[in-house]
Amino acid sequence: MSAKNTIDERSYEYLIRQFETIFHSSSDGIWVCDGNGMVININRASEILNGIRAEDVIGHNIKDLVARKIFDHSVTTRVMATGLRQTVMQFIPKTGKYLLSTGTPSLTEDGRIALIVVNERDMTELNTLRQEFEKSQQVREKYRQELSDISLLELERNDIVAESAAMRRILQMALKLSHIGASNILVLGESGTGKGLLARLIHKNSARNTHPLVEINCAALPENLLEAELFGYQKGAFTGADEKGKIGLFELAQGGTLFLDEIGDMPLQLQAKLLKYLDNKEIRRVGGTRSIKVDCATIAATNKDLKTLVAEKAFRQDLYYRLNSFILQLPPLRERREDIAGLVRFYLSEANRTYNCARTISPRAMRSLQEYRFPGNVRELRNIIENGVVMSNDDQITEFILASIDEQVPGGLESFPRPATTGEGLAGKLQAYERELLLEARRRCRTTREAARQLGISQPSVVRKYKQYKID
Ligand SMILES: Nc1ncnc2c1ncn2[C@@H]1O[C@H](COP(=O)(O)OP(=O)(O)OP(=O)(O)O)[C@@H](O)[C@H]1O
Repeated sequence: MSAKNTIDERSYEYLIRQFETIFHSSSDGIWVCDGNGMVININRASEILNGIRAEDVIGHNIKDLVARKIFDHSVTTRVMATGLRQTVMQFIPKTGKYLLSTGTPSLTEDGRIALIVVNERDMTELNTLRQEFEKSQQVREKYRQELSDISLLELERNDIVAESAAMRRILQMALKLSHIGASNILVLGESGTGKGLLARLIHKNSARNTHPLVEINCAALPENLLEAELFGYQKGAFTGADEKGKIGLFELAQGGTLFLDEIGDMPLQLQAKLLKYLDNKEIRRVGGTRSIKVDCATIAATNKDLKTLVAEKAFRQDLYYRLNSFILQLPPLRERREDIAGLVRFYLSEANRTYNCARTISPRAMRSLQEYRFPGNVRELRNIIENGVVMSNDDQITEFILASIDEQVPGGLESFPRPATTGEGLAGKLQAYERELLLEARRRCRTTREAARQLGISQPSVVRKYKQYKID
């Protein structure tokens, strides 16, 4: 053997090795077929993408593989039919993947197809994203139609996040009440659910918005001071009173809206005065003898159960009936978890802007927040995010969030607050409690094994129960 031959063989072997390395290291799938569609070779990525082994397809015609339903249709047959480069989207039933396949012909000098090289790119993730995007577009469109009178822009302008159907329904009702000029609205909901925010939205969208919105917290002042604040007083009405007397909040709200927060804490005697105002639209200042006509809308709010207060004689029944003609009931955040992600994004970007930071949150922390009970509702969420931005030292506020959620549940699972359920009887309540415990375990533990250890049940039971309660 001559020296030249040895070099040629070596470089040939070297070239083959180079080709094989490139061929198999590609993360795209590659098929090589002859001009009749006979498979000559496929690379490793293609084996994975299609869920097949090379030896099962090499030497077979592509048409047989379509008949065997390995893919729904073939780009190779299109190239054979047209003699031109073709691109198709394929679905692979075995792996559930979507592949973008491009077939390129290699032609002989006389124009016949010698080889067809097919390149397959995995588009599954992109496809899923597209489907999710389309789905969310549909939901958005549905809401848009449903809420023809709620402008999304209006919500954004008011810094209100409402992605859940429940919240959007409430906002729709609130705006309707604004537009019809309802003069007497009751807003119910746990602390921090947004009762004040809703009151401001109602006022802003009503015909009264050129007049003031006056707010008072009925739980914040002792009875006599509250009375003087609300109704005002004549000069010399009581010791220490201002010499000139003082105009009350009712009069200040003339033409506008008076927001009576924590109405459930209003003392009984003042409830009687409020009822009188609602009946004849007149007030009398403390120490005054003359009635003053006042025209303002009232929005009362409370986190208390007024019916129970009525039963306990702590709230006047006639006032309760007078107030409850238009009720807006804000659900707690844990019952509209679809709002959590939007609220987190909203308050994260607000805090980043305020504190000139660029903090982010990991999907894990977001998931934990979505499963957390939020006893303090949106106010608590806002505080957690804002503190996270201020207190974290790195770009991610994940650790801070996980730690602060943990702190809210001292003593761990044992002391986890019992859920307020409306489930039927004991069985329903037990199930709701079990679900809460599982959600908590899911949030705290990285694996189902760890959750099983924590809950004291087997790992298959954890998996079964997650499935049963639809815990992702
Ligand atoms: N849907 C929402 N979108 C954006 N922010 C919200 C939303 N709901 C509430 N918030 C914010 O949460 C915080 C608490 O809301 P708000 O004071 O209105 O609650 P509340 O029910 O009146 O509470 P409380 O009963 O303690 O007075 C506020 O900072 C408010 O802006």
